[in-house]
Amino acid sequence: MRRIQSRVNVNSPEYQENLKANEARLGEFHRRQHAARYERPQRDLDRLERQGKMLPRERLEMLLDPGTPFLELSTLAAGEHYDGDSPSASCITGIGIVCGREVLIHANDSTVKGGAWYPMTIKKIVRAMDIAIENHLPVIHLCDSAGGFLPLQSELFGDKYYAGRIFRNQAILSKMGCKQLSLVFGHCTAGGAYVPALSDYSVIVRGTGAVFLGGPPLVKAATGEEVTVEELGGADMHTSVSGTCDYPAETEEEAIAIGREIVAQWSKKKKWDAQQQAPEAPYYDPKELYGIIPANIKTQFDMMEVIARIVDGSRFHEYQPAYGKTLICGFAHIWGYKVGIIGNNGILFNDSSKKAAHFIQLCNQNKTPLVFLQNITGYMVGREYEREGITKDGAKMIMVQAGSEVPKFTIMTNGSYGAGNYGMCGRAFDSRFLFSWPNSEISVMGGEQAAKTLATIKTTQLEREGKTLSEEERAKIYSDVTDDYEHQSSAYYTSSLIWDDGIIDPADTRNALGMAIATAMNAPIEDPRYGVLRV
Ligand SMILES: CC(C)=CC(=O)SCCNC(=O)CCNC(=O)[C@H](O)C(C)(C)COP(=O)(O)OP(=O)(O)OC[C@H]1O[C@@H](n2cnc3c(N)ncnc32)[C@H](O)[C@@H]1OP(=O)(O)O
Repeated sequence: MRRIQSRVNVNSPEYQENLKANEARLGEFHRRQHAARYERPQRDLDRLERQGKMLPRERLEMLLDPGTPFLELSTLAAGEHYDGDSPSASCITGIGIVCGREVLIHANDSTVKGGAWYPMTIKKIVRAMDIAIENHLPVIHLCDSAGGFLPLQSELFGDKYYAGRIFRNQAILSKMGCKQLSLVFGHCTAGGAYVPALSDYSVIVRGTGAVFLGGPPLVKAATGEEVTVEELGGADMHTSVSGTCDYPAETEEEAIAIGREIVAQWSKKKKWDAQQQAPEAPYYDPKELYGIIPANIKTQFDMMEVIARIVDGSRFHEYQPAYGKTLICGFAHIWGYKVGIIGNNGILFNDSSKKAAHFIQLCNQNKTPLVFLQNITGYMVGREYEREGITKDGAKMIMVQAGSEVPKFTIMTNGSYGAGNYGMCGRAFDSRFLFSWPNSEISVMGGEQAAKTLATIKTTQLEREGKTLSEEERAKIYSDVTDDYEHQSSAYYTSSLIWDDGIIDPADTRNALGMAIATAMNAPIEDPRYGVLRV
């Protein structure tokens, strides 16, 4: 494959301006990430210390194989919700290596409300377990949870994707033969109790670990029975009487050591036979992305320059280079894995949509995973394009993309608006992993367009009533809508809602994708089958 010839001039004023803007963005990203991971009120840290419990990240570090990478997911989940009271949605999820096996890890964070599940905590855990199901991964639960966050029960209890889905997913994983291990470090009450109970293996720490449907106060209130924590759900009772847990441990360190011994017994599954070659670092420095990503989201940039800083050796075999040029399609390798890349270089037109549909079919036929690099304002609108069948051609792209059997991966590199989000494998289209860059934005349309649309609707409405929209009213609509859009389309807001699997430093994109692709290779790739195409 030929090396991409970069046209980036690192000394140009434009590059330098972008660099300055992106360094500021990265500063903000790292500040938020650090706060979500480590900053907690002192009294909550003191409470854990008094109880002799480790912090969730200390447990995680001890569990993982030393020196191996951990692909943390949705670190900034819930960051813009609940007044910031649920940092990282009160839990850690991610993919790591334990005893040489790729595992999905879900850890409760009892520094936040005793590890109680906020609605976003549940969304994050369910998503993590969906990842385990899609990619056939075993799961290790680090349990220390008060169960559902009681004040918000109506947002987390009874609906399809609420708390029950965690247990449903555990049952599905078990049915699939994906192993689950629970290490019980703290009190696991009610919902929190079912996680170890539905696991294949469980270890419980004597003294601090406990599992029960209702704790002693609830039992007293419900039946009048007075019972201690140890009698009701402690390590000795569960490992020698009820059989709810398998192994007692004297300390958290011992529980982790027993857990690692258990994982070491699990058979190593053969991975999907991917098209692979020796990995090669990109020829162009991924950090140059900071000078390529525009300071202003509306400024177009060449996605080929991004591809050059993600793929092995910066080598790329472009498909149909002269046709449908607002969409780049082609083959490359990431961490040695062959991938098909689809990246936006402008609006999606009829030709670019048809080219995408065709390319996606080729990748499915060859069982080549697909990477989508989104920077899309949408599909072209207007009489000429409708007559040419833009709606039909966009539908073709969506039909083939949605019907794909190969694993798909999506990166939000800049803007993602309207149906372009869908065609380019947005969240609704089952990317195995979807990551956002800190500068990126997602919304149904741009804020200014939405403001203009709403102002026009209001004007027409008032005209019907023989009235007019004053300049002040128009300005108010404009500023209200653009302010809302600016806030709600930001990567921090959409990641807070878990519309992605996390925000990443652009320079880490290659490694995040490499790990994601390696993870996806745990599951077989089926033969392609699509719905009916309107040709
Ligand atoms: C999903 C399903 C089907 C059902 C459910 O899960 S219902 C949930 C039932 N859960 C409970 O009854 C647990 C009640 N909590 C406790 O027993 C204890 O808080 C504890 C053992 C989990 C932790 O005790 P610890 O001494 O370590 O800490 P506390 O000072 O008691 O609590 C710290 C902090 O967390 C708040 N908290 C605890 N549990 C919940 C909860 N389930 N929902 C909301 N908030 C909870 C507690 O009020 C305290 O808050 P502040 O720091 O703001 O005082």
